[in-house]
Amino acid sequence: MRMGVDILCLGEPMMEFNQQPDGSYRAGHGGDTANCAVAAARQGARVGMLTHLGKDSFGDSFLRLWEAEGVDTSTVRQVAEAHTGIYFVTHGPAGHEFSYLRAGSAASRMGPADLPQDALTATKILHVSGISQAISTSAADAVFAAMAAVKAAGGMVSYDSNLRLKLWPLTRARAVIHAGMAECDIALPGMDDAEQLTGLSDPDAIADFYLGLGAKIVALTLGAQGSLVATPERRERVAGRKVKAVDATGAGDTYDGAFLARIAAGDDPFAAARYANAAAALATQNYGAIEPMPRREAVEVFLASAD
Ligand SMILES: O=C(O)C(=O)C[C@H](O)[C@H](O)CO
Repeated sequence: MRMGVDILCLGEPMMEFNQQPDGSYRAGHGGDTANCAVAAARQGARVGMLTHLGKDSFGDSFLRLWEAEGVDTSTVRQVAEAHTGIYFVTHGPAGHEFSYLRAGSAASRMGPADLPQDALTATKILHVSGISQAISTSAADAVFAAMAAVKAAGGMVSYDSNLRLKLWPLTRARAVIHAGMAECDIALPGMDDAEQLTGLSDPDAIADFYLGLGAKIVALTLGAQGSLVATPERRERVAGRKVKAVDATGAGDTYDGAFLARIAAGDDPFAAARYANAAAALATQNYGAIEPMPRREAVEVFLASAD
């Protein structure tokens, strides 16, 4: 029996400043894999975070958050020589926009030598993303090395494309994300990302593309339309749940965390996707990445209700 966590999330946590209707900014926590960690913990999974934070008040704030959320921090280090990343969320007619203050951050300075091998060999699932690899070349190398260590120990890797063209050019993003996706068991591409990365626009063709790279499960998120889940044997469009959305920041990460929590609990990917669609919809009903993420009870109640 594995003694590690169910889901270990590797990437960069960022302090969030989210624009409110009155123009002020509300402080919160973000960073895609850190969002996924909290989302999964709120569904009852045993979750750990693998990252570096600055030795600053934002780093302290993340440690307090994770303690409150029951996220294991034994693989988190605070380093004196760099800061915790920051981002701002503004809202316009086209949806939300992110602006970053993250270059040189503590997480972006991580490299393969910083990886805790024991934790990697003990986890059931390692979750990483395109952002985990976009923040620096040493971080990209660390992600590849972490994936190899988990797979060599018989664990699974999940990979969310999370394409952020403010962090790297499309050609480089495509090369690295395709290489990462080729090593993963659970591919979690978003539709917009996948169209840019693969040049395809049909969801079934995109699912085939990622299955062809080697994933055993593909969950392609389609925004309000839900998700397309595919394995080599079966595929299903799992409809999204209707809500009055205010801010979609972190909705994809909530999907990931909820999906992985249900996979770790033994659900099949289609049941996990129904659950994850509901959790992600609920997460759009208020501002910020983490604050509006639902807990398991709220997701169950929503799932039992009609649209
Ligand atoms: O865009 C990023 O780099 C982030 O990680 C910030 C957000 O919290 C994340 O994108 C939401 O999915």
